Amino acid sequence: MVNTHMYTAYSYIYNIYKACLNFSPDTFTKFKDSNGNFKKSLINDAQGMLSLYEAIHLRVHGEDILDEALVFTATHLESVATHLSPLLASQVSHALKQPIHKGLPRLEARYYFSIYPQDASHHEVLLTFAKLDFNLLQKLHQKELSEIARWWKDCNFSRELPFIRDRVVECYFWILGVYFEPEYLLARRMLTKVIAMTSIIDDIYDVYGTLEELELFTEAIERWDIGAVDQLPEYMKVCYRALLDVYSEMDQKIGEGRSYRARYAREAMKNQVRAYFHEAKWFHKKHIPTLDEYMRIALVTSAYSMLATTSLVGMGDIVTKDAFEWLFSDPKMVRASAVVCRLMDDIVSHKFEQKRGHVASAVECYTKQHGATEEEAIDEFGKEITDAWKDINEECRYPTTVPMPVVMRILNLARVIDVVYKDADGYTHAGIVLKDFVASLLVDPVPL
Ligand SMILES: CC(C)=CCC/C(C)=C/COP(=O)(O)OP(=O)(O)O
Repeated sequence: MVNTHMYTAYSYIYNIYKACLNFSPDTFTKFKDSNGNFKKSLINDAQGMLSLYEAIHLRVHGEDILDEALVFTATHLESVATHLSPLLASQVSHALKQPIHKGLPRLEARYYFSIYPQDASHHEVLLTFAKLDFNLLQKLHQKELSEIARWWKDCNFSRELPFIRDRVVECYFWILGVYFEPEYLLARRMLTKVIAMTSIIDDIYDVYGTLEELELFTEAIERWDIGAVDQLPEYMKVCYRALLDVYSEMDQKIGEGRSYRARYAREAMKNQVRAYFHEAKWFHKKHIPTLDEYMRIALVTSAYSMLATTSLVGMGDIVTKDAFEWLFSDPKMVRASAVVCRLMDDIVSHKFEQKRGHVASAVECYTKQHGATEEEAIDEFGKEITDAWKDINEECRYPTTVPMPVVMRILNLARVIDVVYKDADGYTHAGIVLKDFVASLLVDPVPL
């Protein structure tokens, strides 16, 4: 399929970029003048600056000159934007908001459909194939989503648990960001159900459950046995039964010799719920932890380690026990994607959550610990997020510790956060940003 080929080409370009950047960041010193500043003449080449700006997002630790080059290219692209052709100006403003590397390939492809035909050298047949491919795959995704939506409706969540965020479509969009390719159909279906259940459980711990009820639920999850359902209040029974069913379905669908995968996934969910309970206790005690204490738990409640683990369950034979063991060894890349998730989420959602009543977020922990302002906290977290992306990029370099398809899931999880939580909590307030993204991937075909 053309998009799949484009995607493969993208991975290829990615590694060429990395190979070039690995070559030596000193290569860039030739772009500096005798005072150590980037040469002013570079500003005249907006297209070149744009390419450099995009490539810089693949940088790793120690490439300090690329940090400077990012500031240089971003600042100058912004200042020249009004003097560029409408086509280049649109690409520049898009890139400044959403660099390709941190974006979702399918959303970027959708955007590029509006750009590519305006390029005089575009290839008409290739463009038509790409559009057909996009629309065909969209049809497949629509069918998958309708099956998942039926499951959600049959579970009766919105009636039985009226306090939850009713977001099954948004959950599917999230997981489409993790893998969009047709061959991941089974993996996508399982992971969507798991993220949707996690969203419900998060709402039970954050919004609705009393501490006593949460203790019962946490114990029931530890037992992971349908017999434990009797100890739960009615509304929790609905969630508990549905959760166990999702994992039983996993057992049935993953095929012979792979039952170990669902065991890792259950363990990851148990860790998740333990951490939710930890936060709930902090909230009820009105405890504001230090940032380190908070992050130890909040990186788990970000759910990114659990989702990374579960994302492998429905994948092919490229996934082995070693990949699961790696995920359970707290690897730098998974930690980094959880940092991106937790800090970006807390930056945009802490005001709303504190008003409603929520465990202290990273912002409250940092400001209390350091006597700092909210702006200072956000500034510090911005640096941590940048560092986390460098960790992620490092793990993407060949030779990777685990197979590239595994690495891609973790990279893609970080990308979803960049897209959905950049300016607001796009998941909770889905009508703001996510609505249009969902429409362009799942509702509107590309006009032919
Ligand atoms: C990554 C996952 C599991 C996505 C599913 C939906 C979810 C729980 C989003 C974060 O919500 P939140 O901002 O309320 O989370 P928290 O309460 O942890 O801050």
